[in-house]
Amino acid sequence: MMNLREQRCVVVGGGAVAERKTQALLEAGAKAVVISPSATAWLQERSEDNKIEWVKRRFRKGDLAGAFLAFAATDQEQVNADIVREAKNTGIPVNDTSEGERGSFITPSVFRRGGLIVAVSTSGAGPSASRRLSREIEERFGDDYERYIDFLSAARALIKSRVAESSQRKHLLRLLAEMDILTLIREGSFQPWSEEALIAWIDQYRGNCE
Ligand SMILES: C[C@@]1(CC(=O)O)c2cc3[nH]c(cc4nc(cc5[nH]c(cc(n2)[C@H]1CCC(=O)O)[C@@](C)(CC(=O)O)[C@@H]5CCC(=O)O)C(CC(=O)O)=C4CCC(=O)O)c(CCC(=O)O)c3CC(=O)O
Ligand SMILES: NC(=O)C1=CN([C@@H]2O[C@H](COP(=O)(O)OP(=O)(O)OC[C@H]3O[C@@H](n4cnc5c(N)ncnc54)[C@H](O)[C@@H]3O)[C@@H](O)[C@H]2O)C=CC1
Repeated sequence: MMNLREQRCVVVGGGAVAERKTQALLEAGAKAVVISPSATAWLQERSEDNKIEWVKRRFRKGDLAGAFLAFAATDQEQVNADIVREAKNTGIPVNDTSEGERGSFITPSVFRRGGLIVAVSTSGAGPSASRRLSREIEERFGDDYERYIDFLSAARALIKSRVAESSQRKHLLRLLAEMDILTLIREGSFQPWSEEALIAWIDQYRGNCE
């Protein structure tokens, strides 16, 4: 999972596909720049609210300078090819929405439950199938996972800040992963642990590693 926070990501094109890729970038905290003479209402609104930067013109050579990622999302095959070439020549990872295999990465169908992120990809074979499968899996994942991930996150941070010795740390992180908290959450019998309870647990088990 790549950290896109505050990274400049350039989407070329302003149609439905560009909108979808931009939405995913905003969810990931990226700085999205859209280059296109036209844009969907959704993109225009985000531009007016300064959530994205909209460069209202056609793509020009040099537009990808300083980009962390690029997306070729115009309906012009040749323009998308030019974007991919410029990105590859300048070492910028590029997603080609019109010809998946030509780009350097493709985007999966994604859903989130708090800190849990599930990505489904068919490697380009059938984007609609990815979407359908993702929705099917999503129905099976309730809020219980969000609570579980919150618990893991708090416990892991505390273990890392309190236990410097690597074999002890490893032992505790493994014990943490093995605890069946999810079942407790589902049964409704899980009480969130206080920081004191977590510290007591760490102190109880840290010495037990072989
Ligand atoms: C290779 C890839 C490259 C990339 O874009 O990263 C790619 C490429 C292409 N998509 C095309 C068409 C459609 N794509 C969608 C939808 C999605 N496409 C996504 C990803 C990917 N699409 C990557 C592969 C991922 C994988 O295989 O798993 C999703 C999962 C994620 C996202 O877009 O971020 C998102 C669902 C998001 C969600 O809702 O969950 C729909 C459905 C719709 O719009 O309702 C259609 C119309 C129906 C159809 O054609 O099936 C075409 C043909 C264009 C033409 O007509 O020529 C190409 C070109 C080609 O095949 O190379
Ligand atoms: N990867 C995916 O998920 C999907 C990909 N596609 C592909 O994506 C392409 C775009 O689809 P839509 O967004 O629906 O098309 P669209 O026609 O709604 O939008 C195309 C956009 O590209 C812009 N554009 C055209 N020439 C440009 C240039 N020289 N510089 C900058 N922007 C330019 C237009 O102004 C318009 O905003 C399709 O042609 C198809 O190949 C289509 C469906 C899904």
